[in-house]
Amino acid sequence: MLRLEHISKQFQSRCILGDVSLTLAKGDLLCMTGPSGIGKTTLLEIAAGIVRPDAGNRISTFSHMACLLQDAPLLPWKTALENMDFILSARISGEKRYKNSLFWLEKMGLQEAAHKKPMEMSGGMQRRLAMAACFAGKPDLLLLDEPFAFLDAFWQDRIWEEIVEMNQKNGTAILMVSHATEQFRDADIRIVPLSASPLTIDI
Ligand SMILES: Nc1ncnc2c1ncn2[C@@H]1O[C@H](COP(=O)(O)OP(=O)(O)OP(=O)(O)O)[C@@H](O)[C@H]1O
Repeated sequence: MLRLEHISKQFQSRCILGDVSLTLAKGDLLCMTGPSGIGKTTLLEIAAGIVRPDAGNRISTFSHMACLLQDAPLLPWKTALENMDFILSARISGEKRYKNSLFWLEKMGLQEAAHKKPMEMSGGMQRRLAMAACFAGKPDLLLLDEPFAFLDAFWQDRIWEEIVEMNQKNGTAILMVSHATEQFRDADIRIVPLSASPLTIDI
């Protein structure tokens, strides 16, 4: 369970989050939408624990979180395979990690790019590499900021299938920010439109 309680946040005296609470349980799939600048990314980063709120509490009982931010945090001096290896090193040991990395690189259509560095890859390929690292670690909490950005229609569909499978088969709780709500057809997803500024909402 992830619980944000009465979160507030301001930047340079401008209040972005007024009073926001949010609960995400195992198996939940929730997407926040809303206009640019409303505070979606800020809220996601507070949910991830990487931005500190001015007030309020973050409580998480999940044991392994994976997070895709807008800028994929890849190490530029390492290849795709080495990036996977590095990101997964805290989770999976030795030979298993290597096999798992190759499996997910292939799933994300990156087998030919395994030995390329991020700067030799397109924006969409970098994004798929970051997604591969998220999926491969089998998180119980997955936070995704615009997971379909930089992807063509084929890869948007493939990433969406993986998100749904991870949620339905593994019970991974998923909190995402996306404008691409047409992607969600037939899925059991809760879409939360955010509109009022500063945000005051209990999700
Ligand atoms: N570190 C920061 N310092 C100063 N202002 C910030 C910072 N981070 C975010 N902001 C401001 O907070 C507001 C909300 O930003 P945020 O990125 O959360 O919005 P968003 O809804 O995710 O927008 P978008 O859909 O364009 O990504 C914006 O006005 C932004 O300029």
